Amino acid sequence: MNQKDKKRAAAEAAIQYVEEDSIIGVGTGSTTNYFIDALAPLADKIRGAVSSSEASTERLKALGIEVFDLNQVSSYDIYVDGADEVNPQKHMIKGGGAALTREKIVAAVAKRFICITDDSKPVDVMGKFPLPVEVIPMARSYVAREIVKLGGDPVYRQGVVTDNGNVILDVHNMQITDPVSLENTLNQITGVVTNGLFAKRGADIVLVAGKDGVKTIS
Ligand SMILES: O=C(CO)[C@H](O)[C@H](O)COP(=O)(O)O
Repeated sequence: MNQKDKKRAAAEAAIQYVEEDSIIGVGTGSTTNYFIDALAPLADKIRGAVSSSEASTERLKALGIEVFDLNQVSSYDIYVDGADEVNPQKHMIKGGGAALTREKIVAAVAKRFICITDDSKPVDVMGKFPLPVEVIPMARSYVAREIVKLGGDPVYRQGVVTDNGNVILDVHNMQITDPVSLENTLNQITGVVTNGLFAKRGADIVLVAGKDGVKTIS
């Protein structure tokens, strides 16, 4: 089983949490794309989706799934999304696809976060994957200097503009031993929109696909 097959297996396993007539919070990325594809046969049975990116919105609409503005919806049961790293506490690093802010917002409204991953994503301590931070463009250099003071090594993701019109700094060389504290600290830097640590609000269920099938961590 290659990595693509594992991503597809994790995504398809998340379909068991989709209920008829419900609204689904939908993340962004290649694993989530498999989830959206797996929603196709249910397109007529669900009420619709709330999406975390223009890319996912387009893919959902192509299947005939209605995409609601988040301001029209007060709550929904599940948010399904991938991750770049996930630790044993079900904290995650997200934002490899630059959609972290909308992902965090759409996840915040959901009752349960279902994280779908292949077996390359679980780690004991997060930080090997560079931590994405979404920044207001004019604050980029200031925020980078503040991150250096915290011991990180920020790299500007050249050529990437988020769906919100902002830029991304990828922070290398951080051993994230206290994800909740670092999430808070980074968000306090003026000019930071949000960071890719999902620790204050981690996953509720992690579906990890490996060569022996899909493991559920809850
Ligand atoms: O956070 C994300 C996008 O901003 C993705 O969920 C994360 O990067 C994982 O992506 P993939 O499923 O392609 O491995």
